[in-house]
Amino acid sequence: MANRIRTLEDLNFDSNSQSTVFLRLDLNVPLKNGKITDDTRIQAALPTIKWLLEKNAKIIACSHLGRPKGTGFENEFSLAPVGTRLAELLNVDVVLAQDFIEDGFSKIVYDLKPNQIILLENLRFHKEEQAGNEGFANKLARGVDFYVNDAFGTCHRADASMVAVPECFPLEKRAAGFLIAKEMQFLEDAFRAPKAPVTAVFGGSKVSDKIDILRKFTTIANNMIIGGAMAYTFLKCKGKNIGNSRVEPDKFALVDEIFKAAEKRNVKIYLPEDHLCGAEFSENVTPVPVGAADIPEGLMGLDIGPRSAEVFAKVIENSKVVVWNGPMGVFEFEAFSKGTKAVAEAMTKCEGITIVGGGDSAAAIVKFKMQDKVTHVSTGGGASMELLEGKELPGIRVLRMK
Ligand SMILES: Nc1ncnc2c1ncn2[C@@H]1O[C@H](COP(=O)(O)OP(=O)(O)O)[C@@H](O)[C@H]1O
Ligand SMILES: O=C(OP(=O)(O)O)[C@H](O)COP(=O)(O)O
Repeated sequence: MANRIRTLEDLNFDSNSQSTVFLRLDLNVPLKNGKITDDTRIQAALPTIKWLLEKNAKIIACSHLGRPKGTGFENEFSLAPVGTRLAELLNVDVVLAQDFIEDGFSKIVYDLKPNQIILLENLRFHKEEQAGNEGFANKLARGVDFYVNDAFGTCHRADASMVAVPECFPLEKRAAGFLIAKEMQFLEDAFRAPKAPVTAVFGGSKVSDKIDILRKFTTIANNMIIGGAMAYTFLKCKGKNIGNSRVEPDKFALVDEIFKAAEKRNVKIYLPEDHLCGAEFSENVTPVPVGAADIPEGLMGLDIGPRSAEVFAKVIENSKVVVWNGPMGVFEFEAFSKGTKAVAEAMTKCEGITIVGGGDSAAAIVKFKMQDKVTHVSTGGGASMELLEGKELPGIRVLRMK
């Protein structure tokens, strides 16, 4: 049994001393033309921020957003819209800090007024963040009193702010926020002794990131449903034509291993039997139904077809536990959202435990207004799946009691 996670209540926090807190959040929200399309992750961060504000803490909040190149500022990945939304929700001033690496925090913290919090610009503008660089972490921890992590959705990443920064603090100065505590409790309890049939639904676009998780689920699930961009690497590997759909050929060997492991353990794998395609990746493209698993040249799969949606829905509805990460199609484009909606609907009809995880998957279920009809909406996709497969997440490991 792993040691329990340190929580905010474990911190020896003195409200009178105006302590400085480095607060790692996952504010990686979907944006369209610079506008936030779903603020679930921002809302989920509020209880911890409010608790710290009530304790008179000087908050240095930070997050990543998307996957910038790591070579400096890129407008498309700026946290500025997130800062504006945070300010509205909390009714505080959010000071977006750009030059904090070499200059340090002392001046911005000194200048901080009551009712203001600092938000560091996207940490991934610095390549050292994803490299887990210790020198970078030392700079971020300089002059800070406490480290608090509430970035559940990023806990499977050993980025500098998730692991090397907390390691700059003694254990008694580190803690998890309320979101991590809540997610961990729910996800650990839900999977303690799951009843069969267990169904894992995978989709989305992070194929190389998540394919290893799929392999692990062949030892956990009875059914695996694979849709979204993830499906085309599997279909291609089975010898199907996939037209111009997204594919990751360097993962064919691993996909082959997944098929073999599933067969050996009697795990049923469901892949799309039909598709809704387009000639290009664009919101305005004309949807072309393709009634077979093979996709003709010149088209790309942008959603599962109605027959696949029906089959997937039936499996989901008849399960005792369903975990779902990754949309079935490009649900952000109205014409290609039906497959994801059908899966979401099936989740609400399933009488077992239903867990939806991931920034975009959570955004989808919120878009369809079904978030209150599933057992749990997790702010983490990769994080929740890795936790459910039994892994210790690097961001959690550094927050455990010794
Ligand atoms: N067939 C597809 N082709 C391209 N992109 C897709 C396809 N299906 C789903 N996607 C995209 O996958 C993205 C979400 O993937 P991912 O980040 O893995 O999910 P989550 O954030 O829920 O973990 C969405 O933006 C969606 O548009
Ligand atoms: O959106 C996230 O993960 P998710 O898509 O698995 O939910 C997290 O913010 C982690 O982002 P990353 O997968 O770019 O490291």
